[in-house]
Amino acid sequence: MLGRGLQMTRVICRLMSRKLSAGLHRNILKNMHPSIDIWSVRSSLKNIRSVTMAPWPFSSSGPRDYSLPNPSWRSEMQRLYEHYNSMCEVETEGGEKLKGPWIRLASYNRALKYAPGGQCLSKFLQAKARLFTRNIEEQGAGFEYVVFVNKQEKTCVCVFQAGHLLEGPPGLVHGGAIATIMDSVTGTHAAYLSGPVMTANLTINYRSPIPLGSVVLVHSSVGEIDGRKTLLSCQVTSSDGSKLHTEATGLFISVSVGNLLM
Ligand SMILES: CCCCCCCCCCCCCCCC(=O)SCCNC(=O)CCNC(=O)[C@H](O)C(C)(C)COP(=O)(O)OP(=O)(O)OC[C@H]1O[C@@H](n2cnc3c(N)ncnc32)[C@H](O)[C@@H]1OP(=O)(O)O
Repeated sequence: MLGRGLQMTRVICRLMSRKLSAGLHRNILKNMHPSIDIWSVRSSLKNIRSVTMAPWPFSSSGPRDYSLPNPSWRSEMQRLYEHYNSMCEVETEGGEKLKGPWIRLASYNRALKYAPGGQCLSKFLQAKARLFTRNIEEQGAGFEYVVFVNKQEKTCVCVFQAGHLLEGPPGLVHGGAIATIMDSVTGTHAAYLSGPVMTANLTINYRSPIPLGSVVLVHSSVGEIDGRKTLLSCQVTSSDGSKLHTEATGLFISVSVGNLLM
């Protein structure tokens, strides 16, 4: 039994560190998962510093991609979504890439489930866990957002609509909710650029309040990438860019896959 557990550990580590087809993951994991020793999986994963995978490892084949339009989106949110989406890369049937340079990042309420090799892990690693920003079921009540990255300029923009459950001062968005969306956008951008990362530092200046229910833009751009350190700057502006609401810098440190699963 112990031998089989160790064997499983090695299999999962290999799956997490390579890009394999989802079908293969499912077959291997379905057949072997009763013998998984999660502690040995964790300790083995801790040693994997870099993961070879596509820049964004998530396909749009999950049950619900939360970054797609829903009826709660205001017309301004929809308009900005369509604006960036119209500049997104599309692949023709012949494999030719047209338009660009933007890419919309799919977003799920449990990223681990859709990461390569993560489907089985997500069932027994805190199975009830959900992404903080995607755990409010009522559409429009919490964080409604979609993230686009620009491959050429290495910038990122998020269209964000702040729902009524994010109130801080009356009628205004809570500072913690603003920090959350900035951390999420810069964290997603850093992960896109550098693979698995953790936020080491997020320094925020709140310049003008954000009215609850409004649609704003969260911009992220690269300050510096130096070894394990990815430094990004971030601004939240009104949807027409004329008003600065919040600005921040974020330092993200590349970590092993095991750190992310602890
Ligand atoms: C492919 C990917 C898929 C991803 C799919 C994601 C999909 C879904 C997206 C959702 C996006 C949500 C994004 C939320 C992101 C969080 O909220 S992360 C949670 C909050 N953050 C934490 O809990 C982190 C807690 N801290 C730690 O774990 C550790 O301190 C860290 C950050 C990992 C660093 O520890 P360490 O690995 O031991 O590194 P360490 O050797 O101490 O430092 C390395 C270097 O960084 C510097 N450093 C470290 N900390 C600091 C600091 N605070 N200030 C300045 N410098 C620092 C050190 O000085 C050192 O510099 P050098 O000497 O090399 O020049």
